[in-house]
Amino acid sequence: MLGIIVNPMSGSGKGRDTWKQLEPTLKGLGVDYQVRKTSGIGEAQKLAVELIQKEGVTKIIAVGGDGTVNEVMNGIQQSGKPCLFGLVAAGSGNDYAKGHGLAEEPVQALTRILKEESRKTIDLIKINERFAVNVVGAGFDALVAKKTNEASYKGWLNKTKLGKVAYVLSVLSVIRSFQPCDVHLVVDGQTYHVQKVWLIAIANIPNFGGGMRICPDAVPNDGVAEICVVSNVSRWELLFAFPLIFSGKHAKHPGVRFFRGRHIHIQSQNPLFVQADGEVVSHTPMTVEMLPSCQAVCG
Ligand SMILES: Nc1ncnc2c1ncn2[C@@H]1O[C@H](COP(=O)(O)OP(=O)(O)OP(=O)(O)O)[C@@H](O)[C@H]1O
Repeated sequence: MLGIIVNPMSGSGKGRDTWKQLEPTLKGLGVDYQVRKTSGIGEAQKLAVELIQKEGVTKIIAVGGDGTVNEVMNGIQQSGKPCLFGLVAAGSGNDYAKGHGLAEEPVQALTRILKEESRKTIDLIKINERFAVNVVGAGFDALVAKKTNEASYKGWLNKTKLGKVAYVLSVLSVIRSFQPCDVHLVVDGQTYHVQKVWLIAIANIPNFGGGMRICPDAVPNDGVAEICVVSNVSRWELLFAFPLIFSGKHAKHPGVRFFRGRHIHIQSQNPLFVQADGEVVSHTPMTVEMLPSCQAVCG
């Protein structure tokens, strides 16, 4: 049985509009499915558990953005049963869709999931008894995520299809006020002391923040995270180097270092906000662990 979870408010209403496009296609194809719509935070996770445990669903299609992907994947893991995941992207950033090369056109994305194309088993990032799917970040990026989620401009920029601009506006604002601090980073037992850290991103896919290629070599099914540390750069340097992140060329900047590993611990001079898949979830000190090959996906 196929389950569908729609976040009608993702992408400031794009989820609702996307579902209007998909429903006639599914009916036309005679597909047997159960659909549920979310009404607020945490509900996609609860609905995923219910669909799997009570309705015997073995494949779930999420219609929404990265927050919905995160909740549905957490629900699948919580259910304790195997369930294939597919996404029809309808958010503002859509990093999961970009990172996995999903079709942008909704009916095409749906068709690929129904045919179970590009099926693979991906790793997840465990943080505080929850799972992140894309990227966990501490510092500057977490503050940017917080600011964007709270900003009044996110809604109207999404409506005018300028969702990415909301993130850039938050970056410009946070660059002015963020205070870099010294960090102890432990990767698979090896300790690094890094001074004046702006951010540490732990990635399962290359992109976050709506297409910024922070960890260009991250692979979702290799069992390890790619870790990007930005440190020891001035505000001005960061501002001028910032556009390089959209192509991944920031990787060659002297203030950017990369690590790879499974167990990562971060301790900082001052507490830094921590984001997982674009939502602020905690602050440092924090520990994350890569869980290899634990979620089947397609599309
Ligand atoms: N009916 C609803 N009304 C308001 N908020 C909802 C509703 N259903 C779910 N939500 C919340 O909407 C939030 C945002 O969803 P989601 O991340 O999927 O979209 P987005 O933020 O537009 O996209 P992206 O994360 O890709 O930028 C989630 O935190 C979820 O809990």
